[in-house]
Formats: sequence, structure tokens, C-alpha cells
Amino acid sequence: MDPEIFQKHLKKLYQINKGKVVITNEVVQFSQNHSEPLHSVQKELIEYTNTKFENNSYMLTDCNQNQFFTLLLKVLNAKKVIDVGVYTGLSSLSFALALPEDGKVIGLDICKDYEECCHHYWKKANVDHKIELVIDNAKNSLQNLIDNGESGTFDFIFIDADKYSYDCYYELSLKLIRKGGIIAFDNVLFFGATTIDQNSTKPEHQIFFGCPPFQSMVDSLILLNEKIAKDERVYKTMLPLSDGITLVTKK
Ligand SMILES: C[S@@+](CC[C@H](N)C(=O)[O-])C[C@H]1O[C@@H](n2cnc3c(N)ncnc32)[C@H](O)[C@@H]1O
Repeated sequence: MDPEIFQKHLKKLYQINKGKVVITNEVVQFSQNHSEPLHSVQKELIEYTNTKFENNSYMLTDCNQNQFFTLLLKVLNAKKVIDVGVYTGLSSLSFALALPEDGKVIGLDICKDYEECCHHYWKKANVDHKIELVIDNAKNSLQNLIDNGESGTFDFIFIDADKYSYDCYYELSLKLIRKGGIIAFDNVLFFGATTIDQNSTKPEHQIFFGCPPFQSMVDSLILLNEKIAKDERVYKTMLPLSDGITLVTKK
């Protein structure tokens, strides 16, 4: 191989989008196909949620995320996990599948509507015994864990419930996570809304404005993103994976 030709070629490639791959849906699918395959029950639950709860199935975590968390839990050698925002049970299922036989997921959700669905699929995947579903406001549930002396004992905490309360979940989770454990926040990019100038008049940005409930979630997430970026208590990284995931670990 002629190194000069190779260098010239690389330079040309680098000039296109600074050498970075544009993340299209096809690229997302490609990376999904080249990651740890999903368990058949994870696939069934996704299918069921998309058909049965069509109106709010956008709440499901996506495949890439679940594949990523599976690997993360293995690396962390995780045994104790908290899932804040369970919905139809996919994230809790993924965590339970990645944990050893004596591992435990505490799933927190305020809504009872999906309880039956959760247990059905968790049983089907033989992990129901590893998951404890607590129906209450997650703020109370996290505080109860602290009051029960479980501070500093969790390996991984996933925050994916109401966006207004992320900051409160963050502070409580910092108490519950062990040193070296990871707290992950979902939706920190929120369809890209948190990344744009909130005074933007660009026509392509106007879709993000004009819906007060959406805007107040965006405002909460913007404040949280700024807080974590400056927070000296943690090491952090924000990944442009799915709808944006921030990972933090205590210093
Ligand atoms: C985005 S969904 C979670 C998706 C889930 N992690 C998955 O993998 O599919 C958010 C969930 O948070 C729950 N939630 C909303 N507010 C909550 C609160 N204050 N406390 C606990 N759960 C809450 C909702 O009921 C909903 O099921």
C-alpha cells in the first residue's frame, strides 16, 4: 500500500463532516445488528408495547440503549440496580437479564397500569424473582431506600421518569450509588430541544416552541445538563446515543 495515497484518501474523507459518520436510522440499525442480540422476550415486549400501547410507546427505551446498558452492567459487575421509570418493564427486564442470579433490580413507577404486563414478561424471561416493582412517587421510594440504610450500595441507577424531577432524583441517587457505580439519565437531548438556543428564530427550530408542557420539561433538562456539566462532585459524559444519555460517577 502506498502510504501517500492512503494519507490523501484519509484527508479527503476527513473533509466530509470532519471524518465523522452521520448517524442516520440505517447507521443506528447497523450498530444494533452488530451489538449483543436482544433476548427473545425483550423483542416480544417491544412488539407488544408498540401494538398495545401505541399512543405512548414512544416512552420505550430503544434497542441500542438496552444493549449498551447490558454491557455496562457486566463491566460494573453489577448486583444492585434501581430503575426509575419502569413503564411496560423493558429497562428492568434488560437489567435483570444482565445481572447474576442473586442480583436485584428495584423498579420504581408511579403508575399501576402496566404492572400486569411487566410481571408477565419478566416471568416469561425467568427474571421476575430478581425484580421488585414499587408503585409510588419515585421521590418517596428513593428516600425510603436511603432511610432503610441502603445508601452507597447500588451499582447502577437509571433515571427515566418525569423530567421535572430529574434534579431531585439526581441528588437522591448520589446518596444511593456506590463509589465507582454509575447513574444514567435518559432523554438529556430531548429530541434535540435542549441543544438549541431557546431564543432561536430559525424556522427549523420553531417546532420546539409553543407547547408549554414540553417547554417546561426542556427547561428542567437544560438546568440539569448545566448543573451536571459544572458539578465537581462527579465525572460525567453525555453520549449522543438514542435521545441523549448522561452518565455520571462519583469522584
Ligand atoms: C419513559 S417511561 C420509562 C420507560 C422505561 N424505562 C423503558 O425502558 O421502557 C417513564 C415512566 O415514568 C413513570 N413516572 C412518571 N412520573 C413518575 C414519578 N413521579 N415517580 C415514578 N414514576 C414516574 C411513568 O409512569 C412511566 O411509566
